Amino acid sequence: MSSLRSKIKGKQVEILMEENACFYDLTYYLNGCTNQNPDADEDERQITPTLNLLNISYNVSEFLGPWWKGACFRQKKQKRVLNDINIQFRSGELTAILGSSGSGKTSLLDIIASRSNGQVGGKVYYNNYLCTAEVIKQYAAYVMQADRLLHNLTVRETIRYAALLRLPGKMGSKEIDEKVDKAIAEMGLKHVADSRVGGSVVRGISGGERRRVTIAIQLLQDPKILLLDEPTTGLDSCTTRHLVSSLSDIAHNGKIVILTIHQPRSDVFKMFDKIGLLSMGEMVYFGKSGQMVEYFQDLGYPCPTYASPFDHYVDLASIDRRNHEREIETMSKVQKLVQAFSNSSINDENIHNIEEETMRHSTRRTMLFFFKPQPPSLMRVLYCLIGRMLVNLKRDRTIYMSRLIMLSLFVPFVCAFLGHIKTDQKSIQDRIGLMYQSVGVPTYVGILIAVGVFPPLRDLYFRECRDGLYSTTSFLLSYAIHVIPFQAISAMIFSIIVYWVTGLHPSWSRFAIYYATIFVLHFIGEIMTVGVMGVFFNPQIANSTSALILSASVLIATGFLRSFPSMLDIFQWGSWLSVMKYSAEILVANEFSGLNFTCPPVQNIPCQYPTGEQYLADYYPDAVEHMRRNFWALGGFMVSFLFFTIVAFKIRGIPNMH
Ligand SMILES: Nc1ncnc2c1ncn2[C@@H]1O[C@H](COP(=O)(O)OP(=O)(O)OP(=O)(O)O)[C@@H](O)[C@H]1O
Repeated sequence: MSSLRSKIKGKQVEILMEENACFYDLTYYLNGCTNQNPDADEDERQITPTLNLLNISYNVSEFLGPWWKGACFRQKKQKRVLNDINIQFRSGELTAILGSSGSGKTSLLDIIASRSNGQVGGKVYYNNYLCTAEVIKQYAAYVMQADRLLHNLTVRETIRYAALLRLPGKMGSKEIDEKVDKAIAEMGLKHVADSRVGGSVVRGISGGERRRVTIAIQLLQDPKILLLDEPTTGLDSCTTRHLVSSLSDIAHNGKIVILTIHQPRSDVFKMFDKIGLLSMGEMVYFGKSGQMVEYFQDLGYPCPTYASPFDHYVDLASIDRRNHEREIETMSKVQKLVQAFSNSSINDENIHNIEEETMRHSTRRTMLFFFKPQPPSLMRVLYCLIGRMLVNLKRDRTIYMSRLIMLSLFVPFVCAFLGHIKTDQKSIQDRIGLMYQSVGVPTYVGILIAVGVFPPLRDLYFRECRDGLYSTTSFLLSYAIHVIPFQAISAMIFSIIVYWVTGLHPSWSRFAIYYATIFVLHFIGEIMTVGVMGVFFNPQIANSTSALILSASVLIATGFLRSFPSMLDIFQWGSWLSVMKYSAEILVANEFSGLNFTCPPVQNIPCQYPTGEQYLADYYPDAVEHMRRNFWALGGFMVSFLFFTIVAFKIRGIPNMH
């Protein structure tokens, strides 16, 4: 593939020359894809944009047997999800794809959006141009089943932040605000524009309005094709009607709008221009909604007078799996329906239209390209992501306060347990106990906070990264930057109280060293857990894994529970890889150097450690000399944890969410 960038009419255009790529004529695009190319012949100017699916089939592999046999030894079974689907979607039409659960509706949308992860056969054309994944991403927007929105933002903020991430980098603030207002108006959200989105816990706008916000976000880029997976699920009949009516308006304004639906209501039947009915991945009907009743009536399946045609025909095309006989019977009925549709004049006309469109000769010039708008700059992406995270955090009192004071909640226990530490021989043990708490608690609180706060942000990232809005690095960098002020304050509160109440070495410079170490450990605890949550999507498993890593590190790398020389070699070597080794050495050297301990007044009892240096010489030799090295190591660990977190997310990839 050769890639060539050029400036044409002041627009940045990427020209891709690739066999079988989606080809768009330059003049055609610059005229807004409306076929107003003055060089085009009369026929071409009249053409309505269409999305054509020709002979689409879809196979997935299913592994049989227990997972521990591994991918190589498990039996693999091919499953045909879609078979020989031919559909033409036209601009200006609202099309509903119906079918019972498992009939293949979502898979069909995934194929159009190039998001499927199985083997796809057949071709997808936009007009008469064969489409690749990259191209369809430019022209289609996909509204998934679940709304992934931040609960604490208002509707306007949600759409505005989405606009900043989605709209071209050159677009100014005024233009962006206009787009946001337009999307709000188009989806009928004006009355809730300044209300909180909310969710299952925080009360906010209604479920239907949340769906509209998700759709409004996808409309910002003015896509030519809008795909919606089950947009009406969970909505009442009135909300469903309003939503479908809005989608119908959008379609009639010149877009291809396709939605899947499996519990349709009769009152929205007339709003659909076309209906596709799927069963077991095969087409049972695809045509005008007005012709559907007549078509099935002619086949000998009239819709009863007071029944909803939707319910009736979805039932007709469903497989009854309650017992073997019913299953065989309904399967054979569905096969007959599939065969009847395949032989019908409606299907012939459909295939004829697709072939006519895809074979249509183009008089356009052969310069083949597609337009790639200039994305927002990295600075704008970071500014937007950090701003959005901070606003979301600011509005949630519980999370905001726990970020600031959760670490300090451990302070009363630590202080009450140890009190003001003296300088006798027994206080050595107390000091080591306090150091043990000082490395474990900030890291563990970091883990807890990440588990509580990160999952909704990660879900939103999955959706937006899949939409190609920003990279994993931008997201994780923004997350790390936005937590720093909170971690700094939280570590400061903890350090001030613990340090001065327990009476550690009374020096401001030593306090600063203690504080810096606490801050780094708090930060690393959180970032490490974020990385673990990139590997294990379940937060509870991530929590246990991080806690396990922390416990093991404290055990082998601090020297608090067992002295290094008495450990097995493997643990001694392993300790070099843990941040705990360096932080423990810093804290111990910081506290013990220059400290004098009182000895027992009884003459014949030997005084083991009259000075801190003697204690250090026995357990942490060279810790004072290594102070600078250890600080460099802490800095290195901060960067490395962030780096490994990014790598973990990249390797694990984005799940195919719906
Ligand atoms: N990647 C995959 N691996 C295994 N099976 C798959 C995969 N994708 C789809 N399937 C199977 O294909 C069938 C159709 O799935 P699909 O999600 O498209 O159905 P659907 O009609 O959208 O169902 P629903 O209405 O319940 O969402 C299901 O049986 C599903 O389990």
